[in-house]
Amino acid sequence: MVTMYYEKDVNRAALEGKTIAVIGYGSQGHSQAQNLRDSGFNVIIGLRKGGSWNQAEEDGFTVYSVAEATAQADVVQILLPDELQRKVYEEEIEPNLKDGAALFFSHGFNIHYGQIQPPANVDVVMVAPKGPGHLVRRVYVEGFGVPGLIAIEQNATGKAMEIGLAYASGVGATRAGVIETTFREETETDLFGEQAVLCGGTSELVKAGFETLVEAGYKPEIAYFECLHELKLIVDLMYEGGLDYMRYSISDTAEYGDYSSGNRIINDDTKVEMKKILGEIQDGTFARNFILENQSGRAGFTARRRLEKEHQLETVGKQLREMMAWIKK
Ligand SMILES: NC(=O)C1=CN([C@@H]2O[C@H](COP(=O)(O)OP(=O)(O)OC[C@H]3O[C@@H](n4cnc5c(N)ncnc54)[C@H](OP(=O)(O)O)[C@@H]3O)[C@@H](O)[C@H]2O)C=CC1
Ligand SMILES: CC[C@](O)(C(C)=O)C(=O)O
Ligand SMILES: [Mg+2]
Ligand SMILES: [Mg+2]
Repeated sequence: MVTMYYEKDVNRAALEGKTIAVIGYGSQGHSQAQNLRDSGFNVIIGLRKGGSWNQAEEDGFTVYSVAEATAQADVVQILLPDELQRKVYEEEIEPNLKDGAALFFSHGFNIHYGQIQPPANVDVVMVAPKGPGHLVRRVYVEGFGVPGLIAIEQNATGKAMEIGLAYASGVGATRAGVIETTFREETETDLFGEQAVLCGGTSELVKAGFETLVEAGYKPEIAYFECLHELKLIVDLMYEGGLDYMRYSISDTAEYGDYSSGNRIINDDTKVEMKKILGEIQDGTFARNFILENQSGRAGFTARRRLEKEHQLETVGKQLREMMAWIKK
């Protein structure tokens, strides 16, 4: 049985009186920093000048360079884009790490694929919220939490788990449940999930459905509502009660169609491809490609990003969402 941690397992004292430097103030950085502060912990931010530095100050944080923040911190949480972590770590974090400090991550990419090799005198811990940063904040403010994962790679102080659980409580994760894992398991499952199901798989499914309807002459606005907007409402039901509750709420017609057509779309061939994708994550092919793409200036990535933004699904959706004031960014 998996080990799950909740509020009752947390010793807040492990972090009390300590300084947590959150490095980066983007999606995860702003949410984890604000949640930790609202949970009563002492948080400073490490950044470069410009960009989100001003936002962090506007939000009431004291902001330092990455080097200065690291030098002051007992816990250093690296919430920079994965592709930039190695350079910033080597130039600004490692030379300034206090003896016995704890180095935190929210994704295991750089440790698992050997991009960052921390010294032996620090704890190396992962607390990974299983949700997008903006929801990590929103759900916390509502009084709940996004579930999380915890992993200990290095336990130099003997207190890595205690500190990690106090941190997980600070971001709200122990309200929902925190599962103990390893850097390897988190990295490989997270990459697989975002590529095959949550981001890659879902985006392509939505676009293919939208294109099929529009190419057959149906109105793009109806195709948008059918294939993208309503997806959230269906996923909300799955989130609340699994596939069974979703199927309880939809009509019998929809449920019959779910069984008769779903596995014509996602079939054995899809699973063969999923297994290939998982293999490329496990053997390091994906990581190598991602690192090389970044080292060579991201031409392919940038071109694809532009094309995706120009898709009719996106332009129609933008217009429709302007009429739905309750849908906030
Ligand atoms: N996004 C998510 O919801 C999730 C992310 N994660 C993990 O969390 C980590 C952070 O990801 P995410 O929040 O998406 O990252 P973001 O892309 O949102 O982080 C951007 C932040 O990093 C700062 N930054 C970039 N370069 C530098 C630099 N050279 N020096 C100092 N600061 C810099 C940016 O500052 P500036 O404004 O100056 O550019 C900005 O504050 C990753 O490991 C990711 O895998 C894990 C779970 C979910
Ligand atoms: C699903 C994408 C994610 O893994 C996340 C929000 O959990 C990420 O890397 O952003
Ligand atoms: Mg994830
Ligand atoms: Mg991820």
